[in-house]
Amino acid sequence: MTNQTLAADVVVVGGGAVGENLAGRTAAAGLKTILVEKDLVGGECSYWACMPSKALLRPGTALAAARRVDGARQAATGVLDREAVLARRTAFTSDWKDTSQVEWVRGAGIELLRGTARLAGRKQVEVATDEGAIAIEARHAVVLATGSAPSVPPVRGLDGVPFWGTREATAAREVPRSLLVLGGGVSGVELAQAFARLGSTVTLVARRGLLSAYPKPAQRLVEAGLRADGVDVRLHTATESVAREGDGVRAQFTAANDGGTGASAVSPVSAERLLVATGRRPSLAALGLEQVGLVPEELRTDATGLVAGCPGQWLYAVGDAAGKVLLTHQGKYEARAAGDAIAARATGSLAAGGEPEPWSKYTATADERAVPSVVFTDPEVAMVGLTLEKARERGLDASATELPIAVAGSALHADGYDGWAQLVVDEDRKVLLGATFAGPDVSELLHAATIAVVGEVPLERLWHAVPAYPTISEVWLRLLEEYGL
Ligand SMILES: Cc1cc2nc3c(=O)[nH]c(=O)nc-3n(C[C@H](O)[C@H](O)[C@H](O)COP(=O)(O)OP(=O)(O)OC[C@H]3O[C@@H](n4cnc5c(N)ncnc54)[C@H](O)[C@@H]3O)c2cc1C
Ligand SMILES: NC(=O)c1ccc[n+]([C@@H]2O[C@H](COP(=O)([O-])OP(=O)(O)OC[C@H]3O[C@@H](n4cnc5c(N)ncnc54)[C@H](O)[C@@H]3O)[C@@H](O)[C@H]2O)c1
Repeated sequence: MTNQTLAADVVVVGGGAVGENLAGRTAAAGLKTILVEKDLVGGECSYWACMPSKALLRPGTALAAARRVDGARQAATGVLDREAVLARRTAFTSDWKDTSQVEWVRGAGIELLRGTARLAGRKQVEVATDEGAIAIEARHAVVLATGSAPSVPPVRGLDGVPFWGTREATAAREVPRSLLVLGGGVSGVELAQAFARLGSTVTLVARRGLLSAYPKPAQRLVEAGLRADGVDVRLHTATESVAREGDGVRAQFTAANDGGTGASAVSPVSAERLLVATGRRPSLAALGLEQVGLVPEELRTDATGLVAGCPGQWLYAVGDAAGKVLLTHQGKYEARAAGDAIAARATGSLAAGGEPEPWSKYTATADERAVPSVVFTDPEVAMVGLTLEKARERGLDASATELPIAVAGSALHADGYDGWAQLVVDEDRKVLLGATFAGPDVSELLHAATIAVVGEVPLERLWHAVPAYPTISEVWLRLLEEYGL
């Protein structure tokens, strides 16, 4: 057993997408960067989240798209090839091997250390490796990029039954005959649809509605899509208890206080598999934060990722660990800002005290008002910025303009195209605060909205961004006309 001591400019704890990005940024700036990872380099997104879940969904979406177009429908008569879908998913996870990501890390000039890290004091990190403990002294910064862990709800009996989390669902080697999904968030709806389309009998139970962060019409379209795939969607339903039944589980429900969906919603459900997808929390326990006077549950960061209440400007948190936005692309954006801020502070080109200007390269300003997100169900939901409710909560004079998506482009795209779009406008400044699109294949419409929100493009100038004919984007023109331009 060795007891080595290493020195580095920057130590990044956690080699998920976010930690990798940050380390890439600081290494490129010439800072000696050590990346510590206890599991697979690439983290949740590559192996158990974004990539495999989208790989499980995409074949079903492609088949359904063909079936919505007369002429193609007649050719698309079969069912999904489960083995091929699972094999393609496995290929996207590189069969849960991180060789190529390790190559990228090394090629980027980052030093990789496999082990479990914790803070041992100011700028001190201790790593438990297979070869023994290694102490690292960080000259400039320690970055927590440790991701998040699933929250397990307090359901009676849950500790006594085997159940899947999102990791087990996305890594499934077989499609269960039946699946009970607890949780009506993004993971719940995406995985419910993926498995329903692969042939499972799926029940989805949500204690409130589905996708509560998104506007109601978008929620309703996703609910209809799930029901059309045969998913038994039970809203406003509380899970009372679960128990083992043969090789599977049996669950009992009660109507939630905010209005149940009738007696059928609370009838018990037996299923071969139970998937618990009820949210995630930052992974900050057992990191030794107490060693530096911090309370994990109260960790706060500024726009550069710097942890508040930690004197000396050396501790940062980014991505899911920072708990602001639990999305890969936004975490990587935080990593770019924090990585650049660390490098600039190390050379003195960024002042040690105070926060840089909003929208500078050192601040993740978009976290506050321009986060794009996509729910990859069929229909999809794509949203950026503030909903009308959120805008008003912030005291903004906001209005909403909304329409069904019914333009030449959507009619050509799919027979009976059913979609909905909304723009949220700041009435004081006449700029977009947010946009939501719901419908088949709307995700690629989102970046235009993100640019308009981030760029604070005046509506009267947006009027001159003419959507090509005939595309689904024509809905932009309809929305601006409906707004009154
Ligand atoms: C089912 C599902 C689907 C999703 N789909 C999408 C999607 O389509 N698009 C999207 O943008 N987001 C999606 N997300 C969210 C996305 O997965 C996360 O936001 C993203 O993975 C966060 O990246 P991260 O690097 O912050 O954390 P992680 O990817 O969790 O990486 C953290 C890393 O830190 C390591 N680690 C933790 N503690 C230590 C320690 N003490 N020492 C050493 N290493 C440590 C872990 O092993 C891990 O590798 C999805 C999430 C789920 C659950
Ligand atoms: N397409 C994507 O970008 C994508 C896909 C999946 C996940 N993610 C991200 O990963 C994170 C985790 O996803 P998630 O779906 O697990 O979390 P979530 O926070 O989106 O949804 C969790 C759901 O579980 C419900 N819930 C919580 N406690 C419950 C209980 N005791 N009983 C019943 N329901 C309960 C909540 O009301 C909520 O609807 C999210 O931040 C999400 O944005 C993103």
